Amino acid sequence: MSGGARIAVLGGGAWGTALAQTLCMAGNTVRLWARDAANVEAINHDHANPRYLPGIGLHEALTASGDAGSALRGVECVLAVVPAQTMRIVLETVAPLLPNDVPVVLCAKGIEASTGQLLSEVAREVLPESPVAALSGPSFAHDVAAGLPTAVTVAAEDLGTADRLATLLSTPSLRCYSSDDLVGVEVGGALKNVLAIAAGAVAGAGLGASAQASLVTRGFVELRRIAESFGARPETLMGLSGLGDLILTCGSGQSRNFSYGHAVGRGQPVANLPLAEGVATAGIAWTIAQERRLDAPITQSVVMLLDQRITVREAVSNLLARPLKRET
Ligand SMILES: NC(=O)c1ccc[n+]([C@@H]2O[C@H](COP(=O)([O-])OP(=O)(O)OC[C@H]3O[C@@H](n4cnc5c(N)ncnc54)[C@H](O)[C@@H]3O)[C@@H](O)[C@H]2O)c1
Ligand SMILES: O=P(O)(O)OC[C@H](O)CO
Repeated sequence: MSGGARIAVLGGGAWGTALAQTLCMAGNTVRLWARDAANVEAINHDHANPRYLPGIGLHEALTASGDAGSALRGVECVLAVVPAQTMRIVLETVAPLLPNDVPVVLCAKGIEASTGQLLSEVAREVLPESPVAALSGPSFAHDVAAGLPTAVTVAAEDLGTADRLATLLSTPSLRCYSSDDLVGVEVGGALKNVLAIAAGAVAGAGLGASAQASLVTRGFVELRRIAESFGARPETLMGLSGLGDLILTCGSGQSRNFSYGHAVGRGQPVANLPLAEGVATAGIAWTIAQERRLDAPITQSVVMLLDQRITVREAVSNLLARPLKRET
């Protein structure tokens, strides 16, 4: 169980603040690095993050800094909690400041759109000497920050590293399971966001709960197909970071990806909506599926929908009109 460690969190958004909060409440010394001065000021002086975690009072011992060097000084572990598409630049920023043996836990959910790389591959390129892990699973930032019970998976290629990190990061309300299927945990977390957009779109278009259940189920088949092409293990995808997160995100308006899809389904503007990681991951997931000759019609439909090449109703009609097949 967590307690007494010195931990840095990179990213002052909803998820970084929530993880910092639960780790701080468990007795760790947590320093959060945020680029936005107003954010740093609010955390240090008001014990709040009103922009990203409204309504949550933060632990008084939780401190933030705009100086990465100060946040990283003497830490045992770093949590990288910025959007997937900015992970490379953030890791490049901290690379000169990070001692080699300090593990970096990637807490974002996405695939780098410009390269098709998983975030662990990005991290290995930028921080070749650092042990790399991923934390993923069904967990809304607000729930974790409020101390509600949550379970996630912490994965590293070396099971001993995953075990140690799961112990370090588990708190009385956040239970971390360990896994050595790093790729499975990463891809499950990334692809569920694409499917949450699809589920939200079907809900927003008013196509009914039956359509939504079928879409999520068939979407999970796609998730498994694509993830297994990366080497993910089926049992990982049946776990917290695959099926677990799909259940959470595809059925809750609390999810930003679901809400994004919902707005698309209702024909509402999306320009000012909060971060929906699935938007950036959908295109690269579809590219990867095509390159590997994988059947992924729901992922393709999300891409066409986001590009405004098709409406939700047209997408669903197309899915229904596909040649009948055995259920695999
Ligand atoms: N919010 C959740 O419930 C939740 C839960 C689990 C996982 N995640 C994942 O965590 C990741 C971050 O999500 P979030 O909810 O914290 O997002 P957010 O939009 O709430 O916050 C993102 C933070 O990253 C910072 N940031 C963005 N670009 C940056 C850059 N170039 N340099 C430094 N900082 C930068 C922003 O200033 C902001 O503080 C996403 O991949 C998301 O899928 C989120
Ligand atoms: O709000 P979302 O859609 O980014 O989902 C947040 C987490 O990933 C849920 O596990």
